[in-house]
Amino acid sequence: MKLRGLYAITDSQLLAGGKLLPYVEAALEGGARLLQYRDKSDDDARRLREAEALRDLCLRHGAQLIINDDLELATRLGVGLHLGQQDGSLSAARALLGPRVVIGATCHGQLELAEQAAADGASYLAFGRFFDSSTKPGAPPASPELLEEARARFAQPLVAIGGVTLDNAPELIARGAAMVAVINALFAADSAAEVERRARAFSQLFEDS
Ligand SMILES: Cc1ncc(COP(=O)(O)OP(=O)(O)O)c(N)n1
Ligand SMILES: Cc1ncsc1CCOP(=O)(O)O
Ligand SMILES: [Mg+2]
Repeated sequence: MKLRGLYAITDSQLLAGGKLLPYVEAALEGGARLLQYRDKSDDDARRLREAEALRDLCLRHGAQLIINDDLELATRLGVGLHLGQQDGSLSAARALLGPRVVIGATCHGQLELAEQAAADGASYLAFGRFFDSSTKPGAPPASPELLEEARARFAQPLVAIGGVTLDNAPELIARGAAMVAVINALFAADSAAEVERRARAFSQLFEDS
């Protein structure tokens, strides 16, 4: 699939209390192309249940589910995987999951990390955080100019993450982001209808560019 558009990422706190499935469905209705299941708990049974439900929702909307951090769960479900620098070997994951599965890699603000990730078989290169992020305030920073350098250097699609909003996303897209990965500005909403509206607005930015 073409990796371009809105990349929605779940958040256990924002989507607690029965919001996970309706809010994700709204994001998919609004056009999200990738959905990352990001759950840092160790409740394996719940994680499996939720990830299966999200995989079904993604299937129905022609989107792709990506599991954060957890190669075993991604392998079990036959879906994509996102790995950070501390999350295990990308090349081992590629060897296990095969050439077609989407595997993303965190590159923070460093082109050297992106070189390595590309060599190890990453499907996309994720840079950021670009702006202040209430979800992950301590994430290493990256400057929007970096996207231009990365775009010139790598064939892989670039994902921009960290404090991305409807206001600052256009700059990231103009500088070379093929996708924007968003948590708070998408899911910190009072209703599923509002999530869908925001997802549509993010998706529209890619139509305009
Ligand atoms: C699309 C995307 N980009 C970056 C990250 C961050 O991954 P990581 O550095 O492993 O941090 P955690 O998300 O695991 O806390 C991501 N998850 N998704
Ligand atoms: C997981 C992650 N990695 C770098 S910033 C970030 C959080 C992104 O969330 P938000 O869109 O709410 O800033
Ligand atoms: Mg991680």
